[in-house]
Amino acid sequence: MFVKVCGLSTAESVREAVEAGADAVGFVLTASPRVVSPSQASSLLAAVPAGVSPIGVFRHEPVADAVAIARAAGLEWIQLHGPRSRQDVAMVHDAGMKLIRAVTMGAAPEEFEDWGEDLLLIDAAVPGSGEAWDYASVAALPALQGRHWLLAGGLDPVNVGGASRAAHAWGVDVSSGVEASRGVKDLAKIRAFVHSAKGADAPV
Ligand SMILES: O=C(O)c1ccccc1N[C@@H]1O[C@H](COP(=O)(O)O)[C@@H](O)[C@H]1O
Repeated sequence: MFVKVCGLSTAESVREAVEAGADAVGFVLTASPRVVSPSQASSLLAAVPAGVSPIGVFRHEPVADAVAIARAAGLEWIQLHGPRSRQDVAMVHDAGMKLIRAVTMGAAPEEFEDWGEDLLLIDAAVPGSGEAWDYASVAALPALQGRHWLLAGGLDPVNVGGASRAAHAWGVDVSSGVEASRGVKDLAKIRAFVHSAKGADAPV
């Protein structure tokens, strides 16, 4: 199970996610209680070892702006929420970056198709809201079969195993569910989440 922990803003929280076994860490570079500046994100990269992917998260920014901000922060991966096009995917790749394309669980069927992104992410209606949804509703979508895609929205250390199994997800992403209060990460919850998610692959 691929695990991304998002909305990290301190070196301690990055280290906790990495030591727990996270595969990716997310830095929010758009309006959010978890926002960090490009220079803060750049500083946090010192706590990210090779083999863990640091990802810059954006919502409504045009692709060119997201690419420029991520580049300024020293990031090679960006995660784009909001309405996007196949041309946007090509622009990210033309810029030499990798892309997580986020769609909401109620998106039109064509948005779940493979547009060439490196990973698809399926999220609740409002990203970063902590809102759970019917994870099983996407399990049988033909466009997802055999794909590498991440489940997000309302996940936490307790529900991540059942949610990922219900959705047949390849990986998971979390922010609110590992916080003590909005925007403030809880180190014990980060560790518990990563361990629960990784354990969700094991036979029961
Ligand atoms: O976390 C945010 O504040 C955020 C803001 C704008 C776009 C994406 C954001 N985070 C993404 O939202 C989900 C996590 O949701 P939840 O809080 O766990 O329910 C995940 O994909 C984050 O990368």
